[in-house]
Amino acid sequence: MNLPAAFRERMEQQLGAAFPTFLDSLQQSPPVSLRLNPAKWSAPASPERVPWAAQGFYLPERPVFTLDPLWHAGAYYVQEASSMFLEQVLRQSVSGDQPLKVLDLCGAPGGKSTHLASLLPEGSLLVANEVIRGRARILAENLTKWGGGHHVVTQNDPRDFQELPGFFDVVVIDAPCSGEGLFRRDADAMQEWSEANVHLCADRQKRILADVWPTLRPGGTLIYSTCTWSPDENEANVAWLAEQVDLDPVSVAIDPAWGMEEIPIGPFTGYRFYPHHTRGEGLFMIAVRKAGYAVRSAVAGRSRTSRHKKSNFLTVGKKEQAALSTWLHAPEAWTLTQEGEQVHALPTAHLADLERLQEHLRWVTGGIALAEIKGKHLNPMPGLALSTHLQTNVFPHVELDHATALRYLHRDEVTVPDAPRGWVRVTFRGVGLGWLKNLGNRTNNYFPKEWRILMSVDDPDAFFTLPV
Ligand SMILES: C[S@@+](CC[C@H](N)C(=O)[O-])C[C@H]1O[C@@H](n2cnc3c(N)ncnc32)[C@H](O)[C@@H]1O
Repeated sequence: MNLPAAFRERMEQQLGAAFPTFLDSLQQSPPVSLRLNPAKWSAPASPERVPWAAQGFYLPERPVFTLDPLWHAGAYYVQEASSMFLEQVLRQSVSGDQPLKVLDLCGAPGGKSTHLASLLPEGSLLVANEVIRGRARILAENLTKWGGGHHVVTQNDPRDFQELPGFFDVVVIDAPCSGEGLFRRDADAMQEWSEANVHLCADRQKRILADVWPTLRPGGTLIYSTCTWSPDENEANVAWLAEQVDLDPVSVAIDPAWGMEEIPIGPFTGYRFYPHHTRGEGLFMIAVRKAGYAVRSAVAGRSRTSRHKKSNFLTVGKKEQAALSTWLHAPEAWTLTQEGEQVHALPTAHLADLERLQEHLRWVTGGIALAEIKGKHLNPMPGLALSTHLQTNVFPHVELDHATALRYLHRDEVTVPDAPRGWVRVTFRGVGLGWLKNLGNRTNNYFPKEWRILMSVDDPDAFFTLPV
């Protein structure tokens, strides 16, 4: 591996005698890991667990995940193992099971957002943000497939969150960085590396931290991470933040066998992952607390619900409301709102918060994408087929075999001889994939064009799926 000279020099200094072992580890192929979606799949994905994440598993080799319908169904997320350390940091830095309002600021493609969606206490609200438009759409797709509904996807610059002072209990910043920790996986990250770029990244990270700081409530937790080893982007930024604002330390208990390194930064502790010590890629993560105390914002948000203020959300007509609410298994928990032809179900407990978010932020999607109103017809939207809140017995379903499921995901026409006419939910191993409409002599495939499989789905030897 042709490492940039300045990087090599710095790492040699940073690691001392361990440098040759580090170099060796960069020659090895990166471990393959995934995280199950416990709301959709419970059987272990392999005998080898990621020790710091309850749903994390290592696979012996990298399969073609695209050829597993369960991957499209959001039954799991392919995620680098070190990143799953978020679970320890979150669990150990927020106490109890009170609902939280959480911002995942740099969210795409959705590894941490989908993880947060699984980890947050019931009744929490997740705002998954991504500044780049195309990437925000991918984030929305991945959260839709994950199947929850207590989230909003926004596409905003970090400074836009200043309009929401003290709003969040937890802010996660998985910052754009020089990507040193990904060198063995991603040749481009190595090509693009330069000392100048490290400084550029460090400056940008400071800007992001400063811009987003006001939206964290006093007493709230900031989780900051990068996938780089450069101290300028990690410990130096934490030290810099501690000079600007009042921070309290948060410590995370780790098992020494996991192999991450504890880095003291004044009174704070960061956690660094090196590939020669942990089974994962390079990562830095730290939690700190905003000094001070404020009423938990989740509670404050609810008490701000005004009985006098008219909602900004357009609610659906009575007839549609009556029909559509039967599609969800706890309809009382959701408020159905309409924008154009589309109906979304938003968590009622967070309506006041969601109105504030809608006033100040650019929404990509929010809640459960439920239906489209086409004249007299109510057409279920793709998100509903993937939602864990769907009242499944409202629609007939057909279970597809592996080859047919892949053809469905390829957007080919599939035949379903025994299915009733009309909307049919297709499943693979019991997990929802999408809709088709059975017209009797043929079917229409309603899997979204932009999500379809582009590669050939004709080679059964390449098929992959999780064990039962
Ligand atoms: C490390 S990636 C996030 C990965 C994501 N958290 C996950 O776990 O899947 C950093 C993200 O920050 C976004 N980004 C780039 N510049 C940014 C900026 N100036 N402010 C905020 N986010 C930015 C990138 O588009 C990228 O999606």
